[in-house]
Amino acid sequence: MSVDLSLYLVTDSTPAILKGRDLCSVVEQAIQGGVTVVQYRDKSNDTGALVETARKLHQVTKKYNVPLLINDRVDVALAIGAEGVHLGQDDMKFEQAKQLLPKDAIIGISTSTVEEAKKAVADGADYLGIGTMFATPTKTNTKSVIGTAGTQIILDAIKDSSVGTVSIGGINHSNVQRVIYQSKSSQKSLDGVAIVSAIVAADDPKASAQKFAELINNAPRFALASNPSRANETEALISDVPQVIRKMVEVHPLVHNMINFVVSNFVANVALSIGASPIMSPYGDEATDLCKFDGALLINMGTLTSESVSNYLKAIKAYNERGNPVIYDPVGAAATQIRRSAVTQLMAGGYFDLIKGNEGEIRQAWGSGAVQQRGVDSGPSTLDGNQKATLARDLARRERNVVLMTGATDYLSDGERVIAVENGHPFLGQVTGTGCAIGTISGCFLTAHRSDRLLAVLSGILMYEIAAENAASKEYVRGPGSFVPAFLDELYAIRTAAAQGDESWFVGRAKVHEVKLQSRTFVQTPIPSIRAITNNPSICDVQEKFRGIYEFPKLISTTDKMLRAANTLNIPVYITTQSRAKLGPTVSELSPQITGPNIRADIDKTLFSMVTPEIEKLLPPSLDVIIVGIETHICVTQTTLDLLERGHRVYVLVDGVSSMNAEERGIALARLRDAGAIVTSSESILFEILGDAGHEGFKAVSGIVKETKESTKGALGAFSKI
Ligand SMILES: Nc1ncnc2c1ncn2[C@@H]1O[C@H](COP(=O)(O)OP(=O)(O)OP(=O)(O)O)[C@@H](O)[C@H]1O
Ligand SMILES: Cc1ncsc1CCO
Repeated sequence: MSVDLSLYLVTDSTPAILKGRDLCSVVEQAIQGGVTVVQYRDKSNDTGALVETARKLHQVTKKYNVPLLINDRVDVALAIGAEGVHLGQDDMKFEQAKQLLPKDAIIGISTSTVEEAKKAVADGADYLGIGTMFATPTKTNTKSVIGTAGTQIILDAIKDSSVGTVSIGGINHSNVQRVIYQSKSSQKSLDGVAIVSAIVAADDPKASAQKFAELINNAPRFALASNPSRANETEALISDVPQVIRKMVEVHPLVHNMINFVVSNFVANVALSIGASPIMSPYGDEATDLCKFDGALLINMGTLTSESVSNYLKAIKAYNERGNPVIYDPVGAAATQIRRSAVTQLMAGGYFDLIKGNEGEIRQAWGSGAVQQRGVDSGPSTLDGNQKATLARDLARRERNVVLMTGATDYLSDGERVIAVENGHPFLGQVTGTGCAIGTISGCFLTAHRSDRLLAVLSGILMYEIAAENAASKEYVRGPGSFVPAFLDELYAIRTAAAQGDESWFVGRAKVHEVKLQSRTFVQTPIPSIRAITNNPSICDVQEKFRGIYEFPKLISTTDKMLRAANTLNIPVYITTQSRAKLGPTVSELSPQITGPNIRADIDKTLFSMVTPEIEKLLPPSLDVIIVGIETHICVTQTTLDLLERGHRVYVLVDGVSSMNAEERGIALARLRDAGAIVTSSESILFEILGDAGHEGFKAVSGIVKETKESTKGALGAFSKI
């Protein structure tokens, strides 16, 4: 049965979402607003009540000729004659459901990996619910968040099938167009989006659905025009550059810079020299006014602070909504865990017309095969020219935007064309901010010339790098110090010439060529997920005096299990106690597990963080650290933040941390997740460490897991609702 999946409503009967309203009336309003299919999802176990609500809902959906699907419960679907079911990976198997349901029943399957998608297609599913698109605060047990990049890979893997596809997870009015736009693979697009709270919890579900319908039926304002490569692409581009520069000077664009404080002044002067109007504003809320001037926004995360990301996201949203250019310069992206996490959050949080960075930064934006950066510099290159060009092209293709990788040769791509620029001067590499200024300049050119964004950015780079060559050739320029003022003068000279229609400065100067690449990709991006753990549980202050802590025995059982597994796998363990004399030693239940050769430290401290000077000395660089212990919002929080700050990856176990007041846990865990920690469960992490059933420790660890099955269940029951 073919079904219009375009606006797929998933119901939610939880009081916080439904807010006392009648589900049937909310669904009816949503259908009136444009919902095309409804899935009744209700996790309560009371079959009688489920059947009754489903029957009422069916009366509503039938009135509008909209199919009703039942989540998980084939029996309920059968009982009321619903049009179909939606099955998760842990629900009834497809074949069984197929046997039980009428022939033309619709069956949809949740998938989050290529394997699951391919299997569902082979089984004969009518549609796939692909997700999770974005993490949502209410869902802590979501399977891996795959984003638009992961969705694109799944769509690509099933491109030969006519199976329907809907994306699910955290989709709302402000991201829906981008989800559809950026998930599109070369040959398959999403057929729809599944929406839960953005409709069910809306004050006016009909208006919300109407707005979704309108957004879904229109391309986002920032959609990139297609400009396929011409036979004489390089010459064609070069011949257009002078008039694009002239246009930029005439437009006198405003460029809103959320930029690092190191380069702010230099970059503002560069923008003024080329004839643009810069404003530096790190305050996200200001963007709602500033974006009305229809200039560009630059996000340069060079001096990131704990408030930066939320400010950036506000500004990106404002500019995206108007379709004004947004440029992302992920400065130092690969230097620390906090920056890596910011890259993930920002790329999931908005659309960038241009991502520009040096090699290390662009590799981090790509996500796989990223290398550690020592600071904001790229460090020694590990890619040859072809690999750089391929990476720029593939990132642009995946994000459906333009990518510029700077260096002695710059590579610029819009996913179809790849242009290498050899202009510039080594002095540029000796002055801080010369890369950052390219972000600002690109913003000016993207504002002035929207129809071919690659040409716009190319025009900016050529103006900039030829000015650098001119400046460096002055006899009074002896090094980076005297270079800077000469460079500003030369930018100004080109701007003056361009305004007068004088192109003589440009004739024969562009050192540009098109790079022709095979269709082979840089590295197949894995669907984002955390990499295998190499190391190191930390046991934070599990002491006698804390016995009054919320669900203390359950915390002990998780800690015990993790310690046993760590002993078996010979994983180093760090233990601390807080003011031992006052609060007592680590509890006696754990004594058998805290004497093995893998115990690296067992120290007493007064600092709330476990990262005391003694422990810090023992920690190798780039650890994967797993944390269990007490109290979530104090010592666990401070330890996690300290470790993240030092570039370690941190896993906090939901079923292994607690506080005196249960409510503190949720607040602390949400904060730690925001800060870049991975919040997960003990069982999940243990299997991630193993990675493979062929792992030599598999038998022993799965034995421990089996033995502790009941206590794991108990701990999850108490702790998983955060
Ligand atoms: N050796 C070089 N020869 C020619 N041009 C260069 C050279 N090194 C850098 N450039 C130019 O300098 C500009 C900045 O590039 P770079 O890769 O140094 O940026 P960056 O590392 O982001 O800089 P920053 O963070 O200091 O702003 C680019 O236009 C690039 O082409
Ligand atoms: C040196 C430095 N540190 C943070 S940003 C910056 C400028 C180069 O981007």
